[in-house]
Amino acid sequence: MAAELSPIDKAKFVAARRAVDFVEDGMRLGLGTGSTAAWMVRCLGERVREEGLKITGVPTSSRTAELARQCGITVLGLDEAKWLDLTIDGADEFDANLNLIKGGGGALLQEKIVATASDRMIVIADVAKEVAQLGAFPLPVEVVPFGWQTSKALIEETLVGLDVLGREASLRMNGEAPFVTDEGNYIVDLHLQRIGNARQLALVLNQIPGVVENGLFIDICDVVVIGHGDGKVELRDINEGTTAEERIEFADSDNIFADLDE
Ligand SMILES: O=C(CO)[C@H](O)[C@H](O)COP(=O)(O)O
Repeated sequence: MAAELSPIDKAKFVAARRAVDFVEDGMRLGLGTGSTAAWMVRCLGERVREEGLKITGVPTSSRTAELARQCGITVLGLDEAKWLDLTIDGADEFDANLNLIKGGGGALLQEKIVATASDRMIVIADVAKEVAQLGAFPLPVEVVPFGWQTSKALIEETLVGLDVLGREASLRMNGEAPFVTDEGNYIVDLHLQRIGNARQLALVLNQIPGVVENGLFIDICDVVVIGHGDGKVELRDINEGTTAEERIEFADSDNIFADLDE
């Protein structure tokens, strides 16, 4: 029997399921990280198994690489794949211009490199991720471990002159130790509450010595697929200026849900 999903997981699933319809035979795909992206990888695996879809995936984290292999997806590194047709990834927040905060799962560096190396980026998100203004979700900034306290102090100093509401910065922890990214770096989370000028902030943060990348994705996302708990999906295309609404039936996905019973 299929496991019963919570409304939020249904919302994530329907967004992922709809986004996978954009994938065509022969595509090179960037595979995002997080719980919504994990649904997308499972849905892709289903198409690989059932339709014989031929794709190669460039994962944005070791977690996604492992799941993709389990789902029967051929995995490549970005340097082997070089340029990608499409990246599908989750987000922590998106605004009306489809600018994003990402990195809640700590994979923002690979995610930004992979998305930027793609002709197109589709974000999949439950409806709760939509915001009028970015910043309620803490903004992740990846820093090198060497001198991280200096980098954090410089970040805090830089924030004083910028249009943000909060200025607290905290080192992301994994139990007693700092959280370490796949690239061996640390994450400093910025509790800004409201970001007045996300474009400026993204540029300024990356000028600070020790900062590798920040979780603001500006002008990178082309389409957002927004999932709702009742099966409704909204598709917003920033280039076409279009919005569409559809409905996804859960009954099609029994064998994906079956994984959750184990
Ligand atoms: O940016 C990310 C990981 O670095 C994720 O895409 C983001 O945190 C959303 O995660 P979820 O789909 O689990 O809500």
